[in-house]
Amino acid sequence: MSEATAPKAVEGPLNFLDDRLGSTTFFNRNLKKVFPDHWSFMLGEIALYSFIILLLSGTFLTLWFHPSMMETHYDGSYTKLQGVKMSEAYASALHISFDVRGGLLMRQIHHWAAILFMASIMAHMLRVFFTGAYRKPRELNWLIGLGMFTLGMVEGLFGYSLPDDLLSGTGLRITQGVAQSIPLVGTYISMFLFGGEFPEGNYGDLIPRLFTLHVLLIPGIILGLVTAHMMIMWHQKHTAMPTQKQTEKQVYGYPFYPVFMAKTGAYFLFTFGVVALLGAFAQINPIWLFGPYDPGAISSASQPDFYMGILEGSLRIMPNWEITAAGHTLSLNVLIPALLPLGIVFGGAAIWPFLEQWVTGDKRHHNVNDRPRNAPVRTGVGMAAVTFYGVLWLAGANDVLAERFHLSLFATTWFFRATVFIAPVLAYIITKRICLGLQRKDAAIASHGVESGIIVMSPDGKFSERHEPASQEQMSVLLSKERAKEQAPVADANGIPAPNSKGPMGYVRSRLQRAWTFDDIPVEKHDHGHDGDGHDGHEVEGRETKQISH
Ligand code: HEM
Ligand code: HEM
Repeated sequence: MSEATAPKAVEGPLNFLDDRLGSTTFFNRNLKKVFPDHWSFMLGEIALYSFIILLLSGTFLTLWFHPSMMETHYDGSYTKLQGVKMSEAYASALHISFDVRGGLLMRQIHHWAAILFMASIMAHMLRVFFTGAYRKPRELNWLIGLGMFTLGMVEGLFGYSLPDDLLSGTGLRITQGVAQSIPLVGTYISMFLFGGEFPEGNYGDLIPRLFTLHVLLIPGIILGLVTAHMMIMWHQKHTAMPTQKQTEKQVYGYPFYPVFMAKTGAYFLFTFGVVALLGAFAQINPIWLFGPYDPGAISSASQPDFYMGILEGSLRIMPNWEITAAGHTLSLNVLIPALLPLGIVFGGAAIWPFLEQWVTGDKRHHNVNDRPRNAPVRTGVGMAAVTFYGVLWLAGANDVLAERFHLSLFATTWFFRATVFIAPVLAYIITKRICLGLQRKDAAIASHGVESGIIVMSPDGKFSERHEPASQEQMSVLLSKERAKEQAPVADANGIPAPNSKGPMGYVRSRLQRAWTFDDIPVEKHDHGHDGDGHDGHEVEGRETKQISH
């Protein structure tokens, strides 16, 4: 076992700090923090690193970007737009692209980092969901995560609105429509954000306001939340994937220093390298192609960044419903698509950990993750949500799809209107079946062993395949399903249901509870050989960490 001690080079500064702050205990404890070794824990790190890249590249952009709606005539080196009347904001974004050394690279790095940030957040969230890592005690981090996700979307929207080109204006036009459709407060929100009528009118404060929100307020809040997210994670420790050694009370993995520190440092550089390569070679948001925003121009096939696609899609397939009562118009055609899909996905995600706890009655602390197949209802619901999101996202490109596949635009709209309801249900059913199929396979391996590929002939001439017992590690992963069920407090030994199973809500709860465990296929140990769960019967008091050195 390796001891995590400070290297010679940092001993001096550490001693200096220790003399003043008494920090040795702090460093000793935290340098030894154990990190799990599963690849999927890297997804959160990609989010963290792309956020750092956003902060750095964004700061570079602020040096030249002019958040001003004052009109000017472009006179930079992009000849096609020379003499064109535009805002100073747009002219400065063009200046960054063509006349500042490394400017275009930085703009593209910033934009690619934003894409990677949102994509990694989504992948990270799915990892956390499908493994059940949000369960007690990590519900708080789940909620903080959702907050950062929402803010990331708004931050991106405001970011790509800043250059004030044709695409920016198209997005802002929609943003204003959505803001105004909100009952009671809509006109105020629109006024605070836009400062006046948009697009015709006095909305000169818009870009300066978006700028303040984009470079100061929102990144500040995200930074605060990321810090809280990391501190909570550090305090609670990571969850772990079920392995032979892993128990609910011990975490196995590599120590922070030196193994994880080296790995994560390299990982930051790797993430930065990928974003820099994308920024250098893959064009993104070529604002010079479209010219300044012109409300009269038809900007067909314009799409927002991918993380806003769900809103775009739901707007496109929504029927034209409006209610006018007492002199007020309620624009359901904008309000529903703006609020409902995100409400379903984010609201659903926010209550899910608590709903699951209520249904299953499982209030235990969970440090070992579930394999997705072992929680078929959760995995099914997750896939239904992913499908719902994906269909709306695709609907945001219905014009492009219609053009590429030579279909009528109306046909694509109707197709998505039907699919958004049908596909999630199908996704749930298919996913649940696949999970149960995989459980059956696990149960077969656990009781009969693994196919060895060796065919044996019996004395009476019959051929059969010999099955070898599964390895200890594999058996332990398979049996993690049954281990997870231990102590599940659904009903007491006499079958008396848990206290909140009475009344109408109790009825709903017990039906949901039955659905949760329905069809469950027990995985039993095979009859010949070791038990394979790797537990020697020693329980470790408290939640200690354990390091394994290699
Ligand atoms: C989560 C964090 C952030 C996200 C998702 C984000 C996203 C974006 C996006 C998508 C753009 C449009 C880029 C383009 O023109 O193609 C943008 C522009 C910009 N961002 Fe950010 N950004 C973030 C943080 C920051 C920070 C912290 C700063 C400054 C300290 C910043 C400063 C800027 C500036 C000045 C522009 C306008 C420059 C231009 O578009 O050429 N951003 N941002
Ligand atoms: C700015 C965005 C985010 C950053 C930088 C971030 C970063 C991280 C990191 C580095 C970890 C530890 C490693 C890992 O488990 O991958 C983590 C854990 C966690 N994150 Fe995030 N995250 C973000 C967004 C989210 C979102 C959107 C959610 C869920 C809605 C979420 C929920 C969690 C939970 C529950 C854990 C603990 C998981 C465990 O211990 O297995 N995070 N986060």
